[in-house]
Amino acid sequence: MTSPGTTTVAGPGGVPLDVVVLALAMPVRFRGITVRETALLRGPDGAWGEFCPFPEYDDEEAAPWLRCALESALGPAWPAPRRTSVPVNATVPAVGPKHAHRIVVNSGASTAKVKVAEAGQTLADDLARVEAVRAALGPAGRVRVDANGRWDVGAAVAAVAALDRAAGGLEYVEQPCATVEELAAVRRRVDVPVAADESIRRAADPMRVVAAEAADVAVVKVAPLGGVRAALEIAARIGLPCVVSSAVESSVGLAAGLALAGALPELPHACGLGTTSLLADDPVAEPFVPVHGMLPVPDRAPAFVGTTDQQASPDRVAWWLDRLSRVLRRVDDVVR
Ligand SMILES: O=C(O)CCC(=O)C1=CC=C[C@@H](O)[C@@H]1C(=O)O
Ligand SMILES: [Mg+2]
Repeated sequence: MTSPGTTTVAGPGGVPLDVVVLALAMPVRFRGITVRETALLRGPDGAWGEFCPFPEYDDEEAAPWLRCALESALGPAWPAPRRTSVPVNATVPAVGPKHAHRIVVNSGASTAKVKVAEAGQTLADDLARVEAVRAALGPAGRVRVDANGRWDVGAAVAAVAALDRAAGGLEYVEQPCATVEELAAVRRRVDVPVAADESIRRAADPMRVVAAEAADVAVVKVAPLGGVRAALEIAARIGLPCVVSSAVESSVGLAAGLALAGALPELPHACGLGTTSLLADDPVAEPFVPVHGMLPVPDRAPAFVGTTDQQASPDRVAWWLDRLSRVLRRVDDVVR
């Protein structure tokens, strides 16, 4: 199998960037998608970065994702890590209980994050999935759930109580409702800690979560927060315990998340970075597959070594190159 073709574009200050656009199959539907499209960028020194804002995001929202990719491909080097490896959670999509059980057992992790409130499913589906995950982890494991903002306050309060019982105790509930005000209202009414995800990564001002006392835990994702250095600064300003989670990148992009997890002063929770298992095929020689629930902290991204069957179709390559050139014009403040 041959390697997919790259296109060279002018990056910040005219620096040449080689770009390859991939469409990576996902064996199980996750956040509504079964194909993960992504653009991998290689800088002149041979370092790689990943630019993969979800297709529906506009150019403004995509800009920090490009800053993250350029930091990885062009530098400056990521901050020195404080640890050599980080614990990760198993990520359980909105699948049936048997499948959920299998995912957790195969992961080797002692923490699992379970998707709940999926469109077209019921609370009974969530309860069965969470019970199966607890059975797979045993009593010492940790179970967290992520509703991606799909409940209103009343539904969240009722669902969290029921899920907490089914799980025999939840570590936290991630983004139970869509808005910061709703998160704060839920937090006042439940004993389970509340984590903010979309309210940080998709917010104009991530500090509103703090001002509104809306969360106990901050989910920090390196790409939407603009790279390792930018995310470290935001995490310090937020001042809450952080969970570093992925955006379903290939291992090229996961490396930046691992660098962030490695550099945070405190890391009290397992990270949501064990997501290469969500991809059928990860285009690097040694994907970040957790061993006993742990991943190493790398000092740079692994090189792309994919094959032509991972390449996106010509119309999607053209779409991504067009998006990249527009978003590059927004981030010309990035310098080598
Ligand atoms: O946190 C994890 O275990 C894996 C990453 C993950 O769940 C997500 C990545 C990207 C988009 C998502 O809908 C989802 C999330 O909401 O946290
Ligand atoms: Mg989330």
